Amino acid sequence: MAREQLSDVRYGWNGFADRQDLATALAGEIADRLTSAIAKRGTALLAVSGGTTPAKLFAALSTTPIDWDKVTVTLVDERFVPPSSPRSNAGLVAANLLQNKAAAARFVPLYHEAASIEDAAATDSEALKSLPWPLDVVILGMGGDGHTASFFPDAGNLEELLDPVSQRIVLPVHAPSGGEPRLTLSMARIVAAGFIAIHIEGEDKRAAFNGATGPGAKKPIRRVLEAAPRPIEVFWAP
Ligand SMILES: O=C1O[C@H](COP(=O)(O)O)[C@@H](O)[C@H](O)[C@H]1O
Repeated sequence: MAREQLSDVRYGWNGFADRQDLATALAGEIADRLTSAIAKRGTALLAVSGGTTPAKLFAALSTTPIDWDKVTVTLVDERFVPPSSPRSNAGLVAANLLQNKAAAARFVPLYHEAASIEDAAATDSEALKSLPWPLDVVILGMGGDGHTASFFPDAGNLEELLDPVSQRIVLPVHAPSGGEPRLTLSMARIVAAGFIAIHIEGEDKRAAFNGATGPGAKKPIRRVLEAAPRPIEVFWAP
């Protein structure tokens, strides 16, 4: 593990020889953080991303001994699709993370039926106020375009999503590159987490991360790295 510093963006770089090693190590790190949160406050709050990357991590985490009945799991972001859709992040979490030992966790989804994505986001923002904030752990992914969560570069309300003092918990996203309308945690909630990891795999993602965080770049992932009060840990494998 080597620490890199690029321009004014600080992060830790944790490189692994293969994806299974990464999944095992990151699951261990998450378990330590959740266990320590439970020891301190009797409960723990974890937010995870969806997409194609986290299935192995979820499988490793699901068999890790943690007091899962004291853990609340929610999503960093979600497509406006029901859990039965293959594009549902809640569906991915149910099938891969909320299994084995982790079946005892409480899951709070972002999607529910609503007249509009704006209504769904407003209802979520109210409903999620009762969660034990701040997040203890948040696992972010990153797209090749430098988006993380649903902070797409072409989102009409990108500045609202990235407002570091936003009081909103969940916001709606309309972005042509994102496909369906989305629901996302605000950046303010994400960067307040006790531990933030970015989980990316493949040479293309490493190149995209370097491009998106390089000098002069202002991609959403860089905005998150800049806003975080402590360095984010990047977990990468080829
Ligand atoms: O759209 C999304 O994409 C990112 C990255 O997904 P991946 O398939 O490239 O791993 C993901 O972090 C996010 O949760 C998801 O909604």
